[in-house]
Amino acid sequence: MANCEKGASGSDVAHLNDSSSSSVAKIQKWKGEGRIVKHTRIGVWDEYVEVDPDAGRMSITATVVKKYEGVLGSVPYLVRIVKDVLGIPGCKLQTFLFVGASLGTAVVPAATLWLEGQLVKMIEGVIETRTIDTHGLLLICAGRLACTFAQHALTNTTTKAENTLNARIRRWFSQHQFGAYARLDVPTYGLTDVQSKLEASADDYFDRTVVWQTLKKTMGIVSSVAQLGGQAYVLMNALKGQKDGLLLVGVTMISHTVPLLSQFKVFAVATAWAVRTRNKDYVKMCGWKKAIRQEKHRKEIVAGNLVGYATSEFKAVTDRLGDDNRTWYEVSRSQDAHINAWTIVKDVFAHLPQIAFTISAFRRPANMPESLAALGLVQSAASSFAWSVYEMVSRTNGIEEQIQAVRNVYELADIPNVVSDGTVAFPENGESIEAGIALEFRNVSFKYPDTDNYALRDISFRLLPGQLCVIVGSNGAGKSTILKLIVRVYDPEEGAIFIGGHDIRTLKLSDLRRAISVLFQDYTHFPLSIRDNIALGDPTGSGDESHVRQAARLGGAESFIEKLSDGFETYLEPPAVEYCIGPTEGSKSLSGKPFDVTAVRDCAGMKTTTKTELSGGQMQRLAVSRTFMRSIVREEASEVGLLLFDEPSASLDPAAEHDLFDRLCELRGNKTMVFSSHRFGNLTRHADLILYMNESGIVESGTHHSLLEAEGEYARLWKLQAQAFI
Ligand SMILES: Nc1ncnc2c1ncn2[C@@H]1O[C@H](COP(=O)(O)OP(=O)(O)OP(=O)(O)O)[C@@H](O)[C@H]1O
Repeated sequence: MANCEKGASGSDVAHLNDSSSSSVAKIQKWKGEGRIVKHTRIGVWDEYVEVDPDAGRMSITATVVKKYEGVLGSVPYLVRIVKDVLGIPGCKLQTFLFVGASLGTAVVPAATLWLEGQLVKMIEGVIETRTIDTHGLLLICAGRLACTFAQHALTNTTTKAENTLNARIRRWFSQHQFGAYARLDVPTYGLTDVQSKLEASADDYFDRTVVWQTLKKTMGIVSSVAQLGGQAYVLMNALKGQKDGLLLVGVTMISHTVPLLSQFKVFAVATAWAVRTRNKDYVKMCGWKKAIRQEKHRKEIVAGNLVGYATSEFKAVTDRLGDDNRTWYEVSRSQDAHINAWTIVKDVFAHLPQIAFTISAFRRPANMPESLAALGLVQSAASSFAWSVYEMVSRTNGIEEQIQAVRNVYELADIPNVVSDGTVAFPENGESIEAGIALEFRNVSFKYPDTDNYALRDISFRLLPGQLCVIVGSNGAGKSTILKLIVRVYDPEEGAIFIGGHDIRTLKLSDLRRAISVLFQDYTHFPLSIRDNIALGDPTGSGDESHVRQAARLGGAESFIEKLSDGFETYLEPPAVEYCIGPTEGSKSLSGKPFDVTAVRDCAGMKTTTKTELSGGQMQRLAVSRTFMRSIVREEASEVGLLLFDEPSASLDPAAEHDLFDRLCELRGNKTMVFSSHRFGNLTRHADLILYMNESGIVESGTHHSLLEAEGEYARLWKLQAQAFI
């Protein structure tokens, strides 16, 4: 929407922050970069739809061609998918079975129709000759039975092949998708178009992969075409000789298919659209609804005595909203719910066959019995034919989006990362960096994506190999950002960072990150076991149990982990691998019958709560253990030359903090170390360089003594903290 607002002509722009609502739609237009976006206000909702510049000017054929141009452009992706699927072990035979059975299922209705045609001919013969061909009649009956059995057998084969194929494709696809997700860097992952690609390529509600859905949809279209072709051919042949037969067929088909097809906007070309609401009450109402449902807020709602306040706030906003409390879905549905002339035309179509039949019968009363038999055939055929047309159009209708989803699957693997890889190996010529790496920031400035303010402004400092640097300063001063730039989570906007004399943008990313061990402040605990979380610190040595234990010991986590019921195998937040079904837990009966989900859960050994909670300090000890795993535990840890710690002791008690610093200083050997911290004293006293930061810049720098002598801000804050302990 940013483009629209940039290109907006002043007079057309509504007061966008206006939270007033109106049920009357206001239409406004934005003209920017040659695009026209229609803005409609409906209730509290603002709808923005890109207007198709060719709308109303193109013929139906041109519209359909345009609609399917995108589909044709995606055919190479479809071919690639088919090739990939055929390359998955065990998929060739299943694909053959699936395609064969699907086509077979498509042809059976035509065979059934042919038999019905034969029956009509037989009735005509009986009317003319007054004799019954018993043998022929038996054959037709046997044929009908065979068709029914074949239909069941083929559907069964399709379902079985489908299940096997889906499972095999999922295994291959999930690996492909995992790799595509994993390779994205932080700024790229945050881009909205990447996010929507990720969303579109995810499995559907029924766990079906995009690849499988696309193949199934494509096969569905092919089957529908085969089914339609077969039925049309048989019907035409059967009724060719009939007086007014073709007229009856045509009219009946139209009467059945038109009402069904009118449900689709068959010729509509997809356009971009967006909907949002800026109504403050509506947004607040949604916020409260979410807060009251999410478990993480329960503690504060209860302890903060917020129940009464939350309820009255919610009542106040919903009362103020009144009827504007409608979701976008409801609003858009009520827009479509008007009766139009088309509804009347559809009803007229429904009566066409009877009218045609009556006219035909009046014109040739002698042929009335034949026409009756033909009408029966046509009526039954028409409804199955109409259904086939409906299926084909509905499948074709979504194919554009489906193939786009397939493109996403492949394109995800090719999206270039914002942080580009370098080419220079590090360290060069296999030099040892165990004795630390030199680090330099040269006039570095940086803004986070989509923000206007500098998080870092003109930062310069130099560290020699093996030195200890402590960054101190107020909240939001930019301390963590410095560490993020060193490992290239983001790249600076201006200036450059050098490691071992190399601009870090020229170094191979994997080499750079291997040489650095970092513990971020916003440590995230992965939804894996505690053991696996610590092992993540050193992926190459993760198989070694003794290393994990040693890291936990050094991080001060071993003793509390061992007290947990599952020890190192504890999942703090287990991924959803337990399911149970029945009436809501706690209720003991359903429709008069006894049911008890709690008893079933007990027997299954399921816990009553799913989470294991740790204290903030314990979580921090796990985080530190992970870092120890990487930088300290391995004997060949010479790969790491720079240790970065962002507030590693914020949640630790003083004794634990003291232990941690001692252990770190002892174990780091000669490695270069950068700490970000709010605490003065213990660590800053040993630092070779202290950077005191405020508002995105370095205000003072030097050693503890030189800064105290300078009597600046660092000295003032140090004395303030020291006084607290006097
Ligand atoms: N992912 C982000 N997106 C946008 N802005 C961010 C992001 N992370 C941090 N910022 C902003 O950048 C500035 C510097 O943040 P940074 O986290 O580096 O501060 P800090 O000194 O580490 O603070 P603290 O002591 O509170 O941890 C702040 O204004 C912050 O709001």
